[in-house]
Amino acid sequence: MDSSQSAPPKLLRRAHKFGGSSLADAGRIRHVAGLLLADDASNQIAVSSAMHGTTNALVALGDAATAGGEWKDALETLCQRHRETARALLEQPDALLAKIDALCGELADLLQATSLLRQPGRTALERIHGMGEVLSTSLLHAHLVERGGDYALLDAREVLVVRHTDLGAVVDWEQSARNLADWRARHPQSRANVTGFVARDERGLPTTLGRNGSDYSAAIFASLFEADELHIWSDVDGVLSADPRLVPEAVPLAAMSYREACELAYFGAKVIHPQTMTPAIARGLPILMRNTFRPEFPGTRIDADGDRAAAGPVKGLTLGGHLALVCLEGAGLIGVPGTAERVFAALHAAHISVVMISQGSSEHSICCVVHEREAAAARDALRDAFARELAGAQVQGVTMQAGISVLAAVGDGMAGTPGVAARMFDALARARVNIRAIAQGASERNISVAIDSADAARALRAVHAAFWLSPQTIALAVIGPGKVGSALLDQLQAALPRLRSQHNIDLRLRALATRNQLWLCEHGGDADWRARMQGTPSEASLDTLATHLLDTHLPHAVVIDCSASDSVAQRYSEWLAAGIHVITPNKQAGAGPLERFEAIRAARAKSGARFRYEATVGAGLPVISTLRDLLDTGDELLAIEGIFSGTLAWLFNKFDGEKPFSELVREAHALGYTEPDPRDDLSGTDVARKLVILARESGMPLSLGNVAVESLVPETLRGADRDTFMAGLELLDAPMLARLEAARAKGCALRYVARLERDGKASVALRELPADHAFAHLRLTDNCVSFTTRRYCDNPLVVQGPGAGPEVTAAGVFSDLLRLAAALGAKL
Ligand SMILES: NC(=O)C1=CN([C@@H]2O[C@H](COP(=O)(O)OP(=O)(O)OC[C@H]3O[C@@H](n4cnc5c(N)ncnc54)[C@H](O)[C@@H]3O)[C@@H](O)[C@H]2O)C=CC1
Ligand SMILES: N[C@@H](CC=O)C(=O)O
Repeated sequence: MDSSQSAPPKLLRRAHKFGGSSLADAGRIRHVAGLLLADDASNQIAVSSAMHGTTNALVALGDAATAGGEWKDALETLCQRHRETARALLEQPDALLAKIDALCGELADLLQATSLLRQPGRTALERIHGMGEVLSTSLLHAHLVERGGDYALLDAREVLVVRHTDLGAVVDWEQSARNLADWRARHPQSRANVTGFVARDERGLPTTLGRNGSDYSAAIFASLFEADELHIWSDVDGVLSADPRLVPEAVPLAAMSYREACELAYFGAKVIHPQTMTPAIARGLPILMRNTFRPEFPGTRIDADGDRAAAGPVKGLTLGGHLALVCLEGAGLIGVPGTAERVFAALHAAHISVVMISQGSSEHSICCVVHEREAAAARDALRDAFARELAGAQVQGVTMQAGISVLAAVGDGMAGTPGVAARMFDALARARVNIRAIAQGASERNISVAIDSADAARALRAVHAAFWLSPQTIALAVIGPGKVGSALLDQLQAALPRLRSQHNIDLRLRALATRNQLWLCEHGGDADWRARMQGTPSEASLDTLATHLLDTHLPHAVVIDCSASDSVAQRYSEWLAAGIHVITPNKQAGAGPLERFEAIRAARAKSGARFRYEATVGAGLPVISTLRDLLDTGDELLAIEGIFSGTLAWLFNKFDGEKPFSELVREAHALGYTEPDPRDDLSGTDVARKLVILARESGMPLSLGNVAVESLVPETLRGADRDTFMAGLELLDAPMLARLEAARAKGCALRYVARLERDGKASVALRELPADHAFAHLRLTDNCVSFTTRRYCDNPLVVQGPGAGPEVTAAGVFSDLLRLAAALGAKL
């Protein structure tokens, strides 16, 4: 050949297989025909499943006839559907209608015979079950021919010969190839429509390939026709990283190896059936999983190489339910050869398929996961097989537990990669999922864990997120959308897109509670919380809120309490015990009754849920975290002193005698610096609470009653309600002015100061400080917290900055949330 001539383009032989959803009605069949006619392959075969729902209908017809029940109406409905499709599809439908009538007549005869005999043979039932493919393929073929396509119609029962074995239908390749050669001699067309699912057995009788048989047919015929590619068309974008009904963020996978596809297929996450792949694997035939309704999407390519450029070690996750754990336990099993053989022989004899096996090196127990429907039989089989050992107490017992699911992580990249199991187990632990049994094959391509089914969806999502297959998803409930709460919700709303795109964190606002109302949201993806509050609320109940948060399959749940409510704080330990994380600027828990605070700590320690409250002291300032760092690194606290109230700081920074003190208090309230009840600020209670929180953080069992507090509230207003107090604020003006003038006379400034000694002595009071004192030079709402410690002894460590206001406080709460997300595994 002249080397200057370029090689002719390689001619492609392509096999296609269309599932029932792709052939559900005339419109879809027309669309499929369009795809086939547009295909540039030199040779083409198209294998068809039955129209959507038809096989189930045929199985039901067979069952009804076998039981002597009514089947004629259902048969008529089925036949009518195919006739109507033919009329809608073809301009000249008569020939096809005659064929449909003949096939329906054959079906009626088979069903009539079945209902008379009541004990139909396998052949009769399989002829009934396989009729859907014969009908659908005839429809597609007739339509293609009418549109000018040069297609032959191949009834697989003429060519494909199989033998049924325990492992499924086995192809007689030689006989089938000979039959195909004969058929091709009679059908010279380069394109063919092939019926899926059906075949004939070695006696020449019609049979089927079993469930998922159409995919298998497609791989067999692709092999017989020596195709270069097999395209399997369905209604999804190829193979996804997990079941999208449970993980909506599941991603389509570009490529995977045959082995990965087999591992992922086990629990049927809409992946190809493993059996389908055997003819393809034998020939190295690439399989492309594609979406009929998005033909422009490349789908997933399955071949020997897989995805060499895969980003992570785990390709996808599968989850299987309705399983049970059956365990044989006994000291007498240790070191005894043949125990495993006896276990599996007993299960085999009882026809029980074992899903997963787990045995620790102690050999003290062997556990198997089996299908729930077979669990009791499995337990009894083991009890029988080990009856002697049970009687002699060498075996302590055979236990069975239903309600088990198996979650598996799959990927070629897992082999030889350290840390994959650690990441999976860590994600499960953080999502509070207990692992009942573990199995990993020596191929290292699959790590499977048996877990309680109640945890299954949460576990799947947590592990999906841990391998960066989806964002770290956190369900939120916000209580008290007041000044701080609203600012927080706005900040969240603004940050959501960035958190998602840059840090893979997906925050879902699933509940929003005011004092009287509660809004629950199913999905919680959008954060337009003000719009949500226009919707219909539920009755406010903190029980409903927690149940709703836990109902979700999202792996992590957080309550953010932005109220100042004591009754909300009373619920923290219960939420923490249930695994719900709690974040709050509310001081009622940190400074409330000591027993309650201890109960919160105990619940947190037991469940592993986090309790974060940085904003309770210094709003957005890192006061508590600084103290924790000092103590955690081994420093010793000698004293804490400072200005802890943004409101009082602002008031005394501003108060120069020009404006009445009461007017300044009203301004501070309007600016959002004060507590919801400003008496808490002016009475010194708010500052005392903060001191108690810091004391407890330092390990001192302090309560509010232990703090010496100077209240600025006049005697006459102390018993008044909030409104009366606000209305009578002018009563503060004269005494405050007198205090100011007295201080000034001594060249001092007035500041409200908190002090905690190492021996637990605690006081909060209005003090006259020399004009050059650092606390006399603060600005606006500045807090200034000075830690004197063994290391910071001569010169204390000082944290200073704005200590009140909705924006900065909300930012403090938000930081707690992000730290929590990082602790849960998000990359920040
Ligand atoms: N404002 C600030 O600068 C700072 C405030 N904080 C704390 O933040 C929290 C909120 O303060 P603000 O937003 O200023 O007060 P706010 O009064 O504006 O908001 C509190 C909200 O909680 C609601 N609420 C009260 N009881 C409730 C209940 N049982 N269930 C549901 N909702 C309830 C109220 O109706 C209100 O909407 C308080 O605990 C406060 O001590 C902490 C640091 C600084
Ligand atoms: N009212 C408080 C708010 C922060 O805790 C203050 O003024 O500091």
